[in-house]
Amino acid sequence: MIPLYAYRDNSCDPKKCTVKKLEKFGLIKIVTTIPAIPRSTLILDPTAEQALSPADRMVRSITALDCSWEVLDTGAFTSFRLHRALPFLVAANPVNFGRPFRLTSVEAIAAALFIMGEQDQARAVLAKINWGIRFLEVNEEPLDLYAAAKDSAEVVAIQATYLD
Ligand SMILES: C[S@@+](CC[C@H](N)C(=O)[O-])C[C@H]1O[C@@H](n2cnc3c(N)ncnc32)[C@H](O)[C@@H]1O
Repeated sequence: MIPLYAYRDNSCDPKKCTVKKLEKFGLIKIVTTIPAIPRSTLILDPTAEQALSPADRMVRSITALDCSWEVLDTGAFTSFRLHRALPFLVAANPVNFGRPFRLTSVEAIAAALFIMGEQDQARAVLAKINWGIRFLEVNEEPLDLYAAAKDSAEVVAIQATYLD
């Protein structure tokens, strides 16, 4: 099991917030200041240069930046060493259904867990959201391929077959 964190700046509507649901079940710790984020964590950053891969599986924790897309400023997190972007996957949430790359925090966390070999934890996290398990269904093929890759270069090569 990999410890999960979400940094929340309250720019998202708390009623629609996916990580708050996980917090209720004790599956994630929400932090509201940048210094409270563990230094060694892997930051889920859509602007990161390196794609997340099974080679990241030894991480100590995963942190989602749970801000609204409009205000997300990944520049505020440059002091963290580990930033990873998720490869091509499509959203299953009702707001962005079918849209590639723009995942909710819970979808992003579940995808990272799945690719790192923590499939049971990924399912447990998604099971707390109404439409959650749908994310695994619509992304079944790419998730299985990414999880079987050796490293980031292989993940990027697999992603290219979907972007063609
Ligand atoms: C911008 S917030 C939006 C939160 C949304 N309102 C919710 O309730 O979940 C989504 C976060 O999930 C992670 N994320 C989403 N898509 C991602 C991707 N393609 N690569 C890496 N991280 C991603 C990032 O941490 C990102 O900041």
